[in-house]
Amino acid sequence: TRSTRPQRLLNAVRKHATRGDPQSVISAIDHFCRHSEWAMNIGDEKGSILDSVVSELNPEKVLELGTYCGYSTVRIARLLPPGARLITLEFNADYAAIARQVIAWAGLEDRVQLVEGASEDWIPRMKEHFGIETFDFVFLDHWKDRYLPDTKLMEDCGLLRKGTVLLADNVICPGVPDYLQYVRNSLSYKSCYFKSHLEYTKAEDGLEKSVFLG
Ligand SMILES: Cc1ccc(Cc2cc(O)c(O)c(C(=O)NC/C=C/[C@H]3O[C@@H](n4cnc5c(N)ncnc54)[C@H](O)[C@@H]3O)c2)cc1
Ligand SMILES: [Mg+2]
Repeated sequence: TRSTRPQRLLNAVRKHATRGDPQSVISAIDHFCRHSEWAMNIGDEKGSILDSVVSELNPEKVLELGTYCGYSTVRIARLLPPGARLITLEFNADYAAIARQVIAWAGLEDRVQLVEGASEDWIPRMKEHFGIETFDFVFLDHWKDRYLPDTKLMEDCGLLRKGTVLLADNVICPGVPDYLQYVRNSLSYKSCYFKSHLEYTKAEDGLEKSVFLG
């Protein structure tokens, strides 16, 4: 059977990246997406903004919604101090299998817990199943119609604390209007927009950074 795009992306990582070198994994995926096949990774331009938010925050407990092939998982985990933990949720078994191998190639499996399942099922179980009190940083990059319900679910489950930072990809393209309206108008968030471009294209896109005020 024909290979899938995620499998071809993984092959490019194995061919061009050095085991244990996260930056080479990131570069190999960006090269593959620019020169071979576009894929919906956050990419290098928005990825640099993600890097700066993570580096400034130095989070201990991180949640990522939507692993896909693990590109942003590697970008975030490579910046975390040892002992910090990143839980990433992915409900597509094929994507999860590829992401596990990308994360392992980068040598970051000790910091990352990839959980196969739906965000709506696992967010309510974070405390009892993973011993998580609250998250310091949440990266949203899954189906766009899930950003708002999952944010409200995280609030209701007490997973956000004063100062927790939410960073949302694709707030312009594909766009998440209901989520934007909520975080920009709610008194519980301080929100700001980082203008950028849709990965590997000239189309406008951006990231929304929202601090939970408790
Ligand atoms: C019009 C248009 C179309 C596409 C684009 C291009 C474009 C650019 C981008 O950066 C994008 O992030 C996207 C995009 O659609 N991303 C959706 C990403 C989903 C991944 O997350 C997984 N997942 C989805 N819901 C859940 C869930 N509840 N629990 C657990 N995992 C979930 C899926 O299994 C996938 O692994 C698209 C731009 C414009
Ligand atoms: Mg995205």
